[in-house]
Amino acid sequence: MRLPEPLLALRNRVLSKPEFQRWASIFPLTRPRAQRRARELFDIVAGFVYSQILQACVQVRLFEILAEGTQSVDELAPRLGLPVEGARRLLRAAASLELAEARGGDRYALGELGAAMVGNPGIAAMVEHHAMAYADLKDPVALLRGELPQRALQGYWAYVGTEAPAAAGEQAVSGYSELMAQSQRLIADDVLDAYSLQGHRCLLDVAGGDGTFLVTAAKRWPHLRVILFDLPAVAERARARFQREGLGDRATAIGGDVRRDPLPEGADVVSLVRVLHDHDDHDAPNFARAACQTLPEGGRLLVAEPMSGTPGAEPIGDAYFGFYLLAMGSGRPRTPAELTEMLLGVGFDRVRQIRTIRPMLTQLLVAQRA
Ligand SMILES: C[S@@+](CC[C@H](N)C(=O)[O-])C[C@H]1O[C@@H](n2cnc3c(N)ncnc32)[C@H](O)[C@@H]1O
Repeated sequence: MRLPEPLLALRNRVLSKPEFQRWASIFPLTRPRAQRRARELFDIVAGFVYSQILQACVQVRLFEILAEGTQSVDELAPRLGLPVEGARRLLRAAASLELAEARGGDRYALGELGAAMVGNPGIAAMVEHHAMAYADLKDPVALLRGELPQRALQGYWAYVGTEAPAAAGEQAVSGYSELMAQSQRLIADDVLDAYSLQGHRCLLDVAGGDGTFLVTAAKRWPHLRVILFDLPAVAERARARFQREGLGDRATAIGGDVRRDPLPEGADVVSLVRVLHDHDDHDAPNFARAACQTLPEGGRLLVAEPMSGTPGAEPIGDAYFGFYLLAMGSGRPRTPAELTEMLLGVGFDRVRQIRTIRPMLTQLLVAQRA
């Protein structure tokens, strides 16, 4: 609930007084909330340090090693490639973040969050590539002022800031395509659980990466034909993937540039998964318009991506993706209302939001061609 302006000003005046802060952290009725808020603020202050501890855990393969069972610091240190004191410091830090768990007697096991990392290799891949993001975010004000012309992330996402993304070769696309494939596994099931393709004949995934989303869809619905469109070097990876998965004639991969080349025809449903948020306001509608133009009347478009203002996950859209995409040099997270307006503007008539089980990973809009 939004406070009226005078109340808001009063609240902030009171909260910013050191005497009130001290009183609130002692008085029994306000103490729990005051302590929680102080901890939340400290977590923001320390966030970078926590991330670097996770980065160290991933680099020394701590989670895979602890997945074998509880071990002592002396046993762990050589396996982690660290001196005993360094290993102990890392394990204590990891235990405080629930990545590891102290078992007594200088022994450690996997923590709950560490176990979740073992089950999702996509997160470790994300953490490793964050070294580039953090280098770009070193001077966030310069970034906001547009004063950092050279950014590591821009080089990593080879299609950003170029007029001819289709010229990118295998080497330029392999890093981001692998990262996307790893993290797509988390997302595809959430989207396909939320929207059944049982009633559709053919799904076209625009900017579909190495085909992970389409492979998941094709395995769920054996009657479904799938077509992937992406930059030529990425489509080539998808073609190899479809062959390895034995999808035969049911799956096709076509290379091209959405801004210059017509999309393949014949699909009655098109998906844009983690695509629109990559592009600035002048460019993102080109992707939605191309999808609309290739669909028959009544055809559907699925837009799946993390969105701005997601209840309970606000920092993921607006803080994480807001700044990540700024460093990358293109795009921004949008609210469902902003995306709906974009879709209505390019020729869709009905747009509805469908709940996914983990809205922090992806939300879903389904639009119908007018
Ligand atoms: C963030 S990735 C998402 C990939 C996939 N949809 C997923 O969620 O895993 C964006 C994709 O857009 C593709 N792409 C970017 N610009 C494009 C363009 N102009 N034409 C075709 N594909 C493009 C990239 O090659 C990349 O595979």
